[in-house]
Amino acid sequence: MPDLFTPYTLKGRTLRNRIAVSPMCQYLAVDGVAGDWHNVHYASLARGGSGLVVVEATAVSPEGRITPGCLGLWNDAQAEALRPIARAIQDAGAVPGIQIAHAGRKASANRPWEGDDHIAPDDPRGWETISPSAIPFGANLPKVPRAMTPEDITRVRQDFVASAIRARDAGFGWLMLHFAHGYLGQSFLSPYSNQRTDLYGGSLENRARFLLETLSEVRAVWPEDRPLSARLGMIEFDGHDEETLEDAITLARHFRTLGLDFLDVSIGFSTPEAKIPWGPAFMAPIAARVRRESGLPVATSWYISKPEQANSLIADESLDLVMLGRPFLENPHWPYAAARALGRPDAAHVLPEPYAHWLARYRSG
Ligand SMILES: NC(=O)C1=CN(Cc2ccccc2)CCC1
Repeated sequence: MPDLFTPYTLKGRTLRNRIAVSPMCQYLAVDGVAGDWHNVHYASLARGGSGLVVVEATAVSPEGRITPGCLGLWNDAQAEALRPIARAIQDAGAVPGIQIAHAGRKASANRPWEGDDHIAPDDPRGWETISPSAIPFGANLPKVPRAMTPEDITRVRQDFVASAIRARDAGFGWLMLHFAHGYLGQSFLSPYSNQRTDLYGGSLENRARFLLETLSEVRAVWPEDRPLSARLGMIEFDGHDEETLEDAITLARHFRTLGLDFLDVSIGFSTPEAKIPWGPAFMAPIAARVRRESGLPVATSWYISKPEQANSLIADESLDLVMLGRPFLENPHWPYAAARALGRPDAAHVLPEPYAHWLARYRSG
């Protein structure tokens, strides 16, 4: 029976434990280029002892950023700035991951602590947004996007491939495609945002086309010995959950045949009308069902923060990895605290030796 500190091997990578740092936007890049904040942030997280650290949503093109402060991987300078971050994560003993993304109709927004809304139309910091159809998200993101042409679709798919190549060459060992949270990939899948009448809209197969084509083309350039994962919004909590979930599981099976190695189960956030049932590990039973029915190893996030809770989700094989976000902002050494809480022998050695040596015999308080 696995537990939170059982190593995990997938393709040519072994994670020292089942704990992953979920990608969390920092919104502090300049022209998409990582800086000192990102260098310290990611190295500190990796030194906390997790098995996998996934770098935040990194845009595949300028208009694919959520905010002007988002990281990018559309040019070589951005890739070079990420190289030492991948190395620092690896040197700390974690596998360096990165999430590549396009924000679609949720792009051109202010930082969450600066309004969390679309940049005003007359504000030069903003830009034209694109989406499968000219349908706005609504609420705080009311900007009407331009409906993508077939040429746009091809260009954005190629942008994902180019960013995957840059991530590969920068030394990342785990890639996550962002197909969740109402961003572009999700927007193709959801009828809320995709009302196209061409080959990219209508049936599930058509609405999934962009995701399937992008996955296939990224798979062709992403090394076979490095895990290729996707974060997929598989439920909307909009009153149509069973149908949405069944379609999403069908898609997950298709992802698997196209070579996806791992699935991170999340929420669609395609409509502001959603009623999210926030609660302890509320997505875990859904992820466990996806794991059973798709045959893919899975992770999920959302309100997983207690060591016993996280450990039991691994032990009962609901999940293969737990993805933690805010618990790591609260305590970058969460894995060490979890090892102690779970009574692990030698808990201190979850941390690097300069810390572990002195903590091994330390009884705080
Ligand atoms: N890049 C992402 O996937 C983001 C996800 N978020 C999680 C979230 C979504 C909705 C409500 C709360 C938190 C916050 C902003 C960035």
